[in-house]
Amino acid sequence: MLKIALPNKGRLSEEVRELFNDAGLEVRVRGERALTASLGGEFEAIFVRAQDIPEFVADGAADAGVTGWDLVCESGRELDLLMDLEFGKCRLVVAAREESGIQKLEDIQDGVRVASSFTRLTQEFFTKRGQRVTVVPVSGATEIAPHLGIADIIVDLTSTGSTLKMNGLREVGTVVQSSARLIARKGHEPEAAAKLEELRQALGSVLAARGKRYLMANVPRRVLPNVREVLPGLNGPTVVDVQGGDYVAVHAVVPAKSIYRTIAALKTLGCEGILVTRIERLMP
Ligand SMILES: Nc1ncnc2c1ncn2[C@@H]1O[C@H](COP(=O)(O)OP(=O)(O)OP(=O)(O)O)[C@@H](O)[C@H]1O
Ligand SMILES: O=P(O)(O)OC[C@H]1O[C@H](OP(=O)(O)OP(=O)(O)O)[C@H](O)[C@@H]1O
Ligand SMILES: [Mg+2]
Repeated sequence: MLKIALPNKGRLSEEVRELFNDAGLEVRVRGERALTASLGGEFEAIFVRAQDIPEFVADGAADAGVTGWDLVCESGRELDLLMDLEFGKCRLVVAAREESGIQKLEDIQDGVRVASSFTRLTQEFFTKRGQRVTVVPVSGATEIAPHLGIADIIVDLTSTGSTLKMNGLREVGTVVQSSARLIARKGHEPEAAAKLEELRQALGSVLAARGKRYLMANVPRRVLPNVREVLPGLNGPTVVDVQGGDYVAVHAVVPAKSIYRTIAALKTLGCEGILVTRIERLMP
């Protein structure tokens, strides 16, 4: 049984569970506060803090895990990156008070105090830039630090930017771009590595399917060349002869975000019976 460490709460936990459920690895939790769950068959989930996941995976307490890339970088542990899960997108940024006069990273003087819960990444970032700063460790609510006078600037996560704005802070540089990742310990035995590859493919097929739709339409035979241009599909659309008729049935996998435009273009060409469905999994 392979142990997969998943975030027990916070920003990533719900989307991780949804992804595993969609991949058929249903997270069957026994009660609200369960610490483990069966993932059906060969995997067992252990629920821990997102922050602890890189350590647990690197130390072998779990075989693989899902957590933020920012936390993986902060841990400094060597791990195999199996997949970018494309949610939990955020950036670890340097921010200063609006009225501080710090507009860009170059404006940061030696001796400046930087509050962050990402102490390692912060130190490394400024050291690499040749700027001597003092890192002030905090464990949360970093944005308040400049107002309390315990630091001059901060390094913290942002996605929409509204927390920075609300606290009168201006972003002046990026330390790390992050999103949720599937990680594993380095050097798994071949059997475990093969199972993890199956896991990676199962999750990947769900992610690939999310941005796509399956489209079917009845197409007048004479406009087929035009329809081929509208529907490039995965390997071009599948065209099924409707016997004896002037129409053919066309099936194609199309990008979800342009589906409205696709439908409009097909209608303009005289297509009928247009049907669009979600795809559960896609393995190109
Ligand atoms: N604003 C955000 N937008 C998108 N993703 C985010 C955002 N904030 C955090 N994340 C991602 O979610 C991960 C976990 O953050 P979360 O807030 O759930 O936990 P935490 O605050 O570190 O932990 P705890 O609440 O246990 O102290 C982060 O490491 C990051 O990858
Ligand atoms: O750019 P924004 O969209 O405003 O997001 C940024 C905020 O999100 C995270 O906190 P979170 O909401 O996870 O709360 P926490 O401080 O309890 O971790 C992060 O620490 C920022 O405070
Ligand atoms: Mg948080």
